[in-house]
Amino acid sequence: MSETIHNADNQTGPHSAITGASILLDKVTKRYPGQQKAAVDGLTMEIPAGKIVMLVGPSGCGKTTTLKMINRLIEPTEGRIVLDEDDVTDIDGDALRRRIGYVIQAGGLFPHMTVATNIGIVPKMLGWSKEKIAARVDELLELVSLDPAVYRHRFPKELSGGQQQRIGVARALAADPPVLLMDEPFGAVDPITRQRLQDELLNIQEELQKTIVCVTHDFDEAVKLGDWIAIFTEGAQLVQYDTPERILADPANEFVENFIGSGAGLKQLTLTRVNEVNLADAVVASVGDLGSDVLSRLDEAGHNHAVVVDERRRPIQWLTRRQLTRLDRVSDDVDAKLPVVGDRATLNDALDTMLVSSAGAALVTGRRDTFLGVIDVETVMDAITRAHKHAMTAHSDGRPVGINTGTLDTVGTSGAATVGERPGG
Ligand SMILES: Nc1ncnc2c1ncn2[C@@H]1O[C@H](COP(=O)(O)OP(=O)(O)OP(=O)(O)O)[C@@H](O)[C@H]1O
Repeated sequence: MSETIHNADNQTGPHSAITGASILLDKVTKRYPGQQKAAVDGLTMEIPAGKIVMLVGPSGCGKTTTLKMINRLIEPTEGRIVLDEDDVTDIDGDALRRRIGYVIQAGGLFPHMTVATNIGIVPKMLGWSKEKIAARVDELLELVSLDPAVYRHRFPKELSGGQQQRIGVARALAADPPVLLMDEPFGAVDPITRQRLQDELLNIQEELQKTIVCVTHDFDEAVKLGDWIAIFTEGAQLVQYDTPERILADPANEFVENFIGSGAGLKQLTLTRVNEVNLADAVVASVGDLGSDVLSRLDEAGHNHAVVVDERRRPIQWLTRRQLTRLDRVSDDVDAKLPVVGDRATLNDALDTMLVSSAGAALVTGRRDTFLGVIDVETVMDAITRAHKHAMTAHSDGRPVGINTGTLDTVGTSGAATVGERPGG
């Protein structure tokens, strides 16, 4: 068992420092009083350190119960939960909160406390000095891309849904816990904000390498965020626990197929990021350029649109020839509806953005929202074909580490579908 977890650590490569801890659910059962069936029935599952594991499955299958047993918001009826080497039932509440951050929908912020007080709750409980807490709050606000000077004294009601969610993540990370538990973290925000928050979580994770266990209803979210996806059926029976690639390419059974739903090919778009495909060049104009000049540059390049960028090279308008003909000079107007995606977004996100704007293409931005190029529908379609081919060959990569190896035998009587043996396993 420990060997498997060790292997999983090695997967992350030489330059990443894992700060996460491994988690082992060892024959865990939860029976609620008065309920005949167990909500979680003999579940054994390894969660490798430094990975994101997504828990998915139909409503009532026991995802949240599983998650909340990890930080003992719910006590298991039977079984053990081991964090690195320690049984969590032997750890007192305060110490457990230091080791496990918890993020819920809409951030779960206390409305009467400022952002800084909300983020500083756990450090304060741990007896940190005021100065140390203040410095940590600012550091975390930077991490979640909010300017400390602007946001530290605000109250939750003065924040957008996405900002509240960012503060929720910052608060969970306050005491630098190795483990982050997230329960439908992005369920309450609009799709575009959700995309951004997901991208940000991936950025943060790249830096911090926590162990993240996340419950979601959204299978696309699971594919996008998960290193591993655990698909449950009633009683938290583990039907398939595998990489997103393999689940899409090789669903364990009909239940998983139905759960993935139609368009598995399209879902594979979630596996490819915008920064992995070739972007098209664009004619770039600056504020103040003569409309006629920009038009002749369009002629030269054989293009029909010009991207206007501001002084920091952030895209602000996307002008057609027709618009340019009417212009004397390019204005500094900002088009709020510009179809823009970050380069860490998935091709699925990019396609969504194109469909919403009906532009057939989207502008891609990189660090600090600077303009990188254009992604169009054709590029996305090509990528579908390639992603599909890649997924079909993914079997030969050998057995992934960290699946609930052999443990389903111990679940035995519960009738869980087993994860098939894989080559190299
Ligand atoms: N406090 C409780 N008392 C009794 N039964 C409960 C309690 N909490 C959950 N259950 C039951 O346990 C089962 C699993 O619930 P759980 O909330 O873990 O599922 P879930 O997969 O997270 O569901 P959802 O996706 O709807 O949030 C359900 O049948 C639920 O009705």
